[in-house]
Amino acid sequence: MAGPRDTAERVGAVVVSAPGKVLLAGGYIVLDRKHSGLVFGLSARIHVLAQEIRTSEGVHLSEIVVQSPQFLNATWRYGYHLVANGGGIKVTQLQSGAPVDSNHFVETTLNYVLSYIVQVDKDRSAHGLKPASLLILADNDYYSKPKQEAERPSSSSSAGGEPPRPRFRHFGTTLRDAHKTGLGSSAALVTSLTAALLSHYLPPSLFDLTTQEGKRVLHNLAQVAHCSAQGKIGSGFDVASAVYGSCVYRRFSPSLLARLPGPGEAGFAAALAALVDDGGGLWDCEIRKELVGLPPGVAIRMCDVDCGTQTVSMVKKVHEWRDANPEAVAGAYQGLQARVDELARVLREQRTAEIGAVMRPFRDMMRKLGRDSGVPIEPDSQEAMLNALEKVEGVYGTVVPGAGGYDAAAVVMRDDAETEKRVREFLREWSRTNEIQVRLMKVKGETEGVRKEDVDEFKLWLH
Ligand SMILES: Nc1ncnc2c1ncn2[C@@H]1O[C@H](COP(=O)(O)OP(=O)(O)OP(=O)(O)O)[C@@H](O)[C@H]1O
Ligand SMILES: C[C@@](O)(CCOP(=O)(O)O)CC(=O)O
Repeated sequence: MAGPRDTAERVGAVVVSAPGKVLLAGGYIVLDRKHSGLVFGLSARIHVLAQEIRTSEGVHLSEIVVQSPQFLNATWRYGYHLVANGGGIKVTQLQSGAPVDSNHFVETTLNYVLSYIVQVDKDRSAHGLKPASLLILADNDYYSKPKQEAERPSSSSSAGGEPPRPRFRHFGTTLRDAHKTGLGSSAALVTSLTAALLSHYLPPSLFDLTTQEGKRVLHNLAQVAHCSAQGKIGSGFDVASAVYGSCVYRRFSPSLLARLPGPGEAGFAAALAALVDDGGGLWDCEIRKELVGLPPGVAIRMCDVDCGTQTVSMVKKVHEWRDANPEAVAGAYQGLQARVDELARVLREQRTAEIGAVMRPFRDMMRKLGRDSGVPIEPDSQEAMLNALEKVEGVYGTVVPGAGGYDAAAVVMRDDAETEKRVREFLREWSRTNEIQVRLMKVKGETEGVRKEDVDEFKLWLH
């Protein structure tokens, strides 16, 4: 009798997961290659299960189906074809039945990754791509829970007869209406989808996720696809941490992507493969894992504030200010960089008692950057909350991570149940008196990047 592992092998199943991120320090400056940022991977991961679609004998299907079963209306079907003049593989969303929102990040990733696959695997391009099914499963912390469920126990702490919350819960909304918590869903998704497609379609001799070379190819390809989907606005720290986990990150030169034709344009597939495989050493990003550490017994935790923030327009405004004030910017950015380096040093050298003394002035500098550029990087409401939160016993330091704004806060705190309880109580009281919703998420800072998962754990989802 075939066991689950045999079944998995028969359908060519593979599961890959990639972590979310928190840019603890280095927002804005990390967009400039002169500077770097301190980014931690998170324990919340996005998993992608890739498997073959088996068709009845004689039935020919050219379809890739991507599903995100935690959301309503989230099945995307794509046809695909090889474009003339080396334009690579182009996918087209197929509509059958009720119209489905498009998924720009998924569609763009398919165009880039499938084009790369047929370019590097000559055997594959001769035989074409077999139909495949891809399932996206995101850990629950990526999205806010509907309000009435906010206090329900999770499966590990279920009590009093309540049904436990499933590992991958249904959010009861479409993806468009879901409330993201700012953990970097698109970068984790693009990275795990890219890794799952490469692992599913390519033989280990051409792609092996467990090797340094495999990670390098994945990183370059996921960066290109994510940048394209995002409109080339990010530094790429989120994709870097999705692949490599926690690191000090210096970005690649933006000019790297300037000459790459778009999907479907003449010469796209060859240019993409050359850029990703990078024989010429063009990728000048730096990913320094050895500079990151955490003292034992210290955790990085995230608070979700039920409020939206527009990162893109914030970056635009800071850049307008930067362009108009080059001297002031150089000084401010150098000051911020010194604090980023110091924070990384204090954490990796396990100098727990000094964490607060480094994070406080970093917050002050970010607030000043916000005031000078007219951007709410640490708005008054966040300032008041973080000042009070820092007084809770066991909290070492706080910060509005990444671009800042209203929607998230990071807490460096003692990693024990008593501190967690005090912080939760503080946030509950703060929410009540300030008429907002702030909660401590389960997610923690973690060092590990992309990884293959045991398919057996996902056998519920196998065809
Ligand atoms: N679970 C999912 N299933 C399918 N697509 C997803 C999922 N999560 C994210 N995406 C894709 O990523 C897009 C969100 O990307 P966007 O750049 O707006 O967010 P982000 O900045 O990465 O997220 P965050 O706010 O978590 O940092 C969605 O529109 C969708 O295309
Ligand atoms: C402002 C910026 O430096 C950080 C944005 O971080 P986040 O998406 O707010 O976590 C942009 C970037 O580096 O891509």
